[in-house]
Amino acid sequence: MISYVKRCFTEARSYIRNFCIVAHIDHGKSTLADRFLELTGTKVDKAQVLDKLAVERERGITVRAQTATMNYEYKGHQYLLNLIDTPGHVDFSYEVSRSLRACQGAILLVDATAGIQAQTFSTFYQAFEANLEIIPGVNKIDHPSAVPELVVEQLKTHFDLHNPFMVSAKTGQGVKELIEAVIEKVPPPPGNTDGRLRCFLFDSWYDWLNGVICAIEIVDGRLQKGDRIRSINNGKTYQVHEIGFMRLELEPRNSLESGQVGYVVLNMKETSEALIGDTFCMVDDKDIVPFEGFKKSKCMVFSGVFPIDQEECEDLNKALMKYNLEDRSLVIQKDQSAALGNGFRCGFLGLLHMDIFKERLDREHKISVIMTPPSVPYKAILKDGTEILIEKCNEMPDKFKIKTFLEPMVSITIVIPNEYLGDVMSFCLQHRSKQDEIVNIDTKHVLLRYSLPLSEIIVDFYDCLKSITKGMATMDYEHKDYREADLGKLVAMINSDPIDALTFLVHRSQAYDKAKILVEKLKENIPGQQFDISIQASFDGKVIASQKIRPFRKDVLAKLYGGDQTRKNKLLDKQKRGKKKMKMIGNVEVDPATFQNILRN
Ligand SMILES: Nc1nc2c(ncn2[C@@H]2O[C@H](COP(=O)(O)OP(=O)(O)OP(=O)(O)O)[C@@H](O)[C@H]2O)c(=O)[nH]1
Repeated sequence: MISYVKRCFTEARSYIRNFCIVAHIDHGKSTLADRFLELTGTKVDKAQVLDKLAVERERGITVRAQTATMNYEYKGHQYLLNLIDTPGHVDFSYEVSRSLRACQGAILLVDATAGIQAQTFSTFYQAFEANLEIIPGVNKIDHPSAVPELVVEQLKTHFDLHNPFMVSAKTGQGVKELIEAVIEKVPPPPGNTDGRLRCFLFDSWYDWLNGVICAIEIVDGRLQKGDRIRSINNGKTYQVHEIGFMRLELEPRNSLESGQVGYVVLNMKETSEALIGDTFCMVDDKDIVPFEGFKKSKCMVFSGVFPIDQEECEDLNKALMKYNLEDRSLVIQKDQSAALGNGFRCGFLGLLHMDIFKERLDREHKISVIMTPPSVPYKAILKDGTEILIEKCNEMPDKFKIKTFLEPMVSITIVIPNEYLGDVMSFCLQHRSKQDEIVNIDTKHVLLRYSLPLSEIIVDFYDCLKSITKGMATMDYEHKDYREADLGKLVAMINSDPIDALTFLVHRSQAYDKAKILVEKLKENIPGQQFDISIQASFDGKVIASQKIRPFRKDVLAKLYGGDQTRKNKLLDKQKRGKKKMKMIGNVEVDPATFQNILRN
């Protein structure tokens, strides 16, 4: 009996395929996923799906349209195809590697009008390192400017991938052949159906209706509704309230078994409990071996977030807490600044993560904030040998205690048309970079690889690169180790009083230029007062740039010739209210909006 059951389960697993689509941005990943959903009958009515997404968005639910289970009949057998969503960006690279762990195959999609781009390389290597069966696909072959033959050559030369599938995710051409290739080429998931339960958490999100939802793969054993399971990471036990497949809707079932991918709703209070990469086992199973490589993601970019109007601080707090429920990788701490008042210090996984945050905060929460320029986590080795992490340079130890600084490095990959090579190379040189590689992708495009400090790319590097290349450059980056750097503290001061919001750790070679720009901007933005104002910037305690603002008396009554006392009182009252918002720095009243102007550019 046991061997019969075992055979049935083993057979069931051989009809499962877990795969993902990886591609450079805009190369057609979502459109292809849509075609797969249509072809397999998972998505019946287009309008209905769009409606559903709109409603979901309104209710603030994270939309996870791309992780979906589909049924497909092929050569007389019903297959269960699990298309696993991968974030596809370096900021989420830890999450990507975890979600790739749930797949055995990947479709590498390349746009026939653009050819392979920076992110094609990084996603290829991620899939390759995860040991996935890689199926190449050339998309957009219907497009008038498609050059598929060129992409075929590029795939052969750079990735040793031959005979890619020619598809148009728009018209559906070649899509059936591609999905059947997934069945033919991707191996079924490994695992042991009658073994002890081991399930792997590869994604999670917050749904305002059901709370925390976990996307899981049952690697060994079987999990059913009502089971009590334990997280190996946090040791907490949970009851399975709901379990099922992720189609376009969540589709509850009684159980999931080895090889299957689906969702579970546990009694988790916060998304932070659902750690990607975690292993779950039955509650009383003591010596289960967890899946390896579990670690928390790290914040690589930090920024202070302050409400423009201090009265909105509580609203901002609420908005951030709500945001954090949906996005557990955002790290939030209360912060205070003499210049900007009460606010928060936020940690992000990277640049894209920070951009998404800014956009959503503005769009969904409608709170106007000042964000301080992004900074990176530096390290300092002290003279007594201890190593400390510096996430905020105001909290830096005394400079005499520091032996050396270390800064985080990245490796960037840039793909550009040949004609921009000279300009891009000199632009990169201005950013303390070292060229590691230069490769011709084909006769018209070149790939450049540089090592440089993360701090060099976090402000406007990509925007400048785009403008130098008239929008043609694509870029991707990968975090590397820390490297020793000659850094020091740059502090802007008004009448010798340091401004905490304008204090940065900078490289010695850039200190003079940055100091000069800073004092000039302060001069432009601070209104004259009735006394002399001295604006200075110091580096490592030595003043290296200064400006003066001449005295000036602002008389709010100047425009009133005699006349009505109530009108005069009104103006004086208004001035008083305005003054309340002002911050006193070095005896000078500064409106926080001034810092917004300075920090913005
Ligand atoms: N002509 C043509 N256009 C396509 C095809 N596939 C996708 N597109 C278009 O290309 C654009 C990007 O497609 P998406 O499917 O959003 O690309 P994506 O890779 O999911 O993009 P991101 O989610 O931003 O990474 C859209 O305007 C699509 O309509 C195709 O086969 N032919």
